[in-house]
Amino acid sequence: MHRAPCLHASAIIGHSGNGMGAQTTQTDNSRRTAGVTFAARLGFEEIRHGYHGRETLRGVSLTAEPGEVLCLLGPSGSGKTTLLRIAAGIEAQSSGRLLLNDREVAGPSVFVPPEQRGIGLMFQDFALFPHMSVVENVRFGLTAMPAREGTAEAMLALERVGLSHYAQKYPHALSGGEQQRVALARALAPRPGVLLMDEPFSGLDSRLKDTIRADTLAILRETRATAVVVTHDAEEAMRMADRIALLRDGKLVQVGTSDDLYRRPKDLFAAAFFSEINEFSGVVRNGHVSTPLGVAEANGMAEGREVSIAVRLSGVGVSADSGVIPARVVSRRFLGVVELLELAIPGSERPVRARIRADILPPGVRDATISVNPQDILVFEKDSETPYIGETKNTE
Ligand SMILES: Nc1ncnc2c1ncn2[C@@H]1O[C@H](COP(=O)(O)OP(=O)(O)OP(=O)(O)O)[C@@H](O)[C@H]1O
Repeated sequence: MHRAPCLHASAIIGHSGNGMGAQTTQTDNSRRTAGVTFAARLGFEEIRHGYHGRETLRGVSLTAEPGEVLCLLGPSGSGKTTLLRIAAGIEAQSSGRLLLNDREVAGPSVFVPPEQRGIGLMFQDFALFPHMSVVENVRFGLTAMPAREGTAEAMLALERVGLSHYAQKYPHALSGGEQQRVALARALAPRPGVLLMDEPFSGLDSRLKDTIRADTLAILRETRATAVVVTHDAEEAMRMADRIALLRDGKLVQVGTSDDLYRRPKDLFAAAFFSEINEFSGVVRNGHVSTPLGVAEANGMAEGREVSIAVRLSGVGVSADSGVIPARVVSRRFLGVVELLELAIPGSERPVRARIRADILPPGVRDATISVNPQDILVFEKDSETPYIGETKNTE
């Protein structure tokens, strides 16, 4: 949920720096390498929270390790922003504990105020103050420092993001990408041990996004700050994160590397979040599950068990040559490098979707055949979190 940020001290949470000297070296004319920060460990322990009697976080336990980029991923309303606000201290959880370097900063009997946590926060819309110049915006989080020192630190932070030449400009004169970098400089200036970022790229032009995301990641790596980044975009999480925490309805579904979540999704929801899938239902019979795309082995799954089968669109091969599974092309959508196909196949009321390279199927083909890559068939026990990555054998 996007909310207007509160434009007071909580917009920037750390304020006095971590006392570590700036370790900067000039790399080029536009940008210095970022000063190193003392990365902190941020732990959520059984966090619960709700609004108006409705629980929106239902027992989340999760740790962001020092120096890692942890992405909180999930659909709208899954509780990502609430978790971030609790970490920042803008919101106090109903129960559970928040730990910073294993020290409790929010819990049943403790509440360390936001400005004493050494945590930086960057909002979705950057929340720059329009009436302040760029350098004043960046200095805002350094008010505990003497004026001259604060300005010097703010200039250093602007150099890190390559924007020191814009110090005296006002936010309205900057592009969206430049505003994003000012907001990043402002969040990093106090050298927070943890930086929280709420959808930091969502307001940017899609062409700009990739570059700015890569630049931001480079700066995060240089500062070595622990970063917790909220996103609802699985690809963005995969591009940025050391680990991804997938949330659904206020609960953690799975935590792991992008490889873990893509290749070994814990359930159908996780599978569907990371790739487009065709979904089937089936029942385990003689150690196998029948699907319209063939028979999947159901190793380890109980006989008679109802299962969900996910077949990734990218795992469905389509050919004009003869083959085992006949298919009639229902629709084709050209997307440049790839094309998206809908195919009617025997035994399935709904068309099967496939995403194939655009030059594979000749134009005008109506009758085709389908093959499936076994790696792209995922079988899940219904209502269970146990995954099984199956192999198919064609029925005919
Ligand atoms: N101040 C509030 N008052 C009432 N309900 C709230 C408040 N803040 C959040 N919620 C509810 O809590 C749930 C989780 O919201 P949250 O903003 O944390 O989700 P999110 O995963 O960040 O979603 P989005 O991606 O849309 O920002 C939602 O159902 C939301 O409506």
